[in-house]
Amino acid sequence: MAKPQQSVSEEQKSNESKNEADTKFTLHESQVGIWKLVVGNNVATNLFTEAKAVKEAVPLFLVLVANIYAAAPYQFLMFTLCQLWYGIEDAIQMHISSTLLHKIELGLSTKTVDVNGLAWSLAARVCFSVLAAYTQWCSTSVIPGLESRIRSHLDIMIMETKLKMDIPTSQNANKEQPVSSDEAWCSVKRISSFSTEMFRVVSQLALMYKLSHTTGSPLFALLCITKPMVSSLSQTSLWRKRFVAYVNNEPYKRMKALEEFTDGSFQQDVVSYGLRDWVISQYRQAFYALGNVSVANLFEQCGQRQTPIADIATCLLGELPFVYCTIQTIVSPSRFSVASFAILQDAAERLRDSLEAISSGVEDLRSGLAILKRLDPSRYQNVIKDGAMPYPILEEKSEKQEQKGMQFEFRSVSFAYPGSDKKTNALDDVSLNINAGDLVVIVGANGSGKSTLIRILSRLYDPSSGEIFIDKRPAAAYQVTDLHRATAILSQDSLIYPLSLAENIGLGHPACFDNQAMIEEAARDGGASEFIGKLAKGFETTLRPFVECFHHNISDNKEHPLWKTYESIEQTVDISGGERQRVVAARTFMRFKSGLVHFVAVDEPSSALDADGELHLFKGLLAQREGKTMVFVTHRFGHLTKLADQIICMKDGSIVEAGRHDELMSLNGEYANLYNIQATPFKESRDEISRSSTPL
Ligand SMILES: Nc1ncnc2c1ncn2[C@@H]1O[C@H](COP(=O)(O)OP(=O)(O)OP(=O)(O)O)[C@@H](O)[C@H]1O
Repeated sequence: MAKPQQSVSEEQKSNESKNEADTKFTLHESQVGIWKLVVGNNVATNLFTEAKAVKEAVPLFLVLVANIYAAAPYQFLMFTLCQLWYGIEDAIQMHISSTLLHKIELGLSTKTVDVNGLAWSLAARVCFSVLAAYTQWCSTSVIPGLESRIRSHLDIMIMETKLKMDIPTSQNANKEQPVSSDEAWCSVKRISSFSTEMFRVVSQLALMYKLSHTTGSPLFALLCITKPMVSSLSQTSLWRKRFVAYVNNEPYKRMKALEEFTDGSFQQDVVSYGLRDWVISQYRQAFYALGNVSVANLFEQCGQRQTPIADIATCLLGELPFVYCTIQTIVSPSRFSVASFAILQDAAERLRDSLEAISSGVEDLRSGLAILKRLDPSRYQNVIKDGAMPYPILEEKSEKQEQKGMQFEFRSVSFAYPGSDKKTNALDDVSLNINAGDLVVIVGANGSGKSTLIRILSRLYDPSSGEIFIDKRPAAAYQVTDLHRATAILSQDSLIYPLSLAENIGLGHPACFDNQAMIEEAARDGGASEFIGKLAKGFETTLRPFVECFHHNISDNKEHPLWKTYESIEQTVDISGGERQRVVAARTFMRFKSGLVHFVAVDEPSSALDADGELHLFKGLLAQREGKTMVFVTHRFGHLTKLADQIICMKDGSIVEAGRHDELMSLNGEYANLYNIQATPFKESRDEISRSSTPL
């Protein structure tokens, strides 16, 4: 069955935005060596839109700056002062040098030395060098501290945003994920270095204008900046473009695939299947098929100009100041200063660097501003609808109702996973009733929608269409956090947190996460206490501790004491799959201790448990039935299915049969078929099984 229909207005909206995007952007495809390059020109981009983007980002930037200042005021002030200094450093240095050179030039031409003036100029230059070195030191010593404070601050902000997300929002691959603290810090650096470069260009231009008077006219300064201007604007760098590039050369892709046979992971197959000669001959074939197509770096290939004309022209522009200088020397030799000429040449070179940095920094600035916008937590709205009603409703909380558990009603519920491109729904037109306090078992083949149904019952996802009622009220009317608090999920994914085993169990009931007595009792109920008792650190064992260490120059000597130190840091503890499931089960028993649980969803938590462990778990769970509705997903037919008030049998996302065990067996349909496949081997003799057509 097809996915639920999008509403007309939604479809129209998405078509409109598509058309808008089509008219706004044009794509140019080209082949560069092994690369397919698709460059997107944003034709609608102009100074106005750029200015608008900057204006929109200003409040966010100011909030970020205020946060950074609050997190590290001293370091932030130092950082800002250093950036300002970098903006004017070159101009001041050249001004001081120019003054000194002028005095030397004057002394040489007039043969009278201004000793005092020279000494002052020299002292100024030395002082400036000391100041520059000191600022450099301040900057390098302040940045790591500032960076770590800002990162921690941003990490907390980002963690809050991420941990607030519901499952569809965090899983939906098409949705934008919040930035990392690395990206955020990078955007701060990009924006600040762009501003510094702008400041630097202004100060250099001011200096050049001032110096140009000593070379006759501002024309000389203009000639000096012609080359850097033209050269930075005529760069064909790919960095400034928006593009997607991918390798589409089949022989090259084949070569890369074959190279993977040498990394060791396939060595067993290489040896046992005798693949060596085949891999080498196939690699040769692919290499010949590749021919002369360039495999060089995309940026290198794109940076290469087709003809040398542009390079020669810019080079000639660099000669213009010399032409001017020669003419000036001939026409009026007294007005010309060689010192200014040298300084202006130097200033022009530096200006070229700054202009290039600015032109490539425009894209950096854009992406920095975009990252700033992504830092805004209000961009990440949860998909699951949150209601205002508390659960359970206190006024109606009669003792009787409280003891019975959650009641569910589904009316024509369909569901497709966000971003899924499957042609069929994971749940399709499901209608069901689960009475408060019932024990329900869901059975069905792989992929039939059992876990999905559990997830929708637990409000981890909202249905794509249809209605759900909990205790006779629309599910969406309740506060989601209340419903989650009233639900205990024990799933097939035995996730162990990178924390101690005690915390792994205690977090079932976060308010009492460190209550050792409760934790030990929950561990006993979950069947985990015996194996935890055998671990050296017991409940304090951490299975996946955070370890970051490396060694250098010791790997060739395993007897070296440093090697032993390294090995002791790297030590990890692991437990079996069944033991993991016991820890996760213990977490669920801990959850029951909150006294708030009214619905228990159990999704095949015993696949790795031995028979005794499974029996202990199910008995323990059933002992907690009072006041709770329990829904089990299982592939094993046994006591549970016989005890169940209702068995839901699913196929291809739909409920095909529902009822008690005897009722479903008498139907002789899907349930009876699944049951018989498991029960037959216990009933038939050895000869009957070998003759039977039932798969083993
Ligand atoms: N996160 C997901 N994203 C996209 N599709 C999914 C996702 N999880 C499950 N599906 C698809 O939804 C359908 C139902 O899956 P579900 O996990 O509910 O089946 P199941 O009956 O629990 O299977 P099993 O017995 O193997 O655990 C399947 O077709 C599956 O491929």
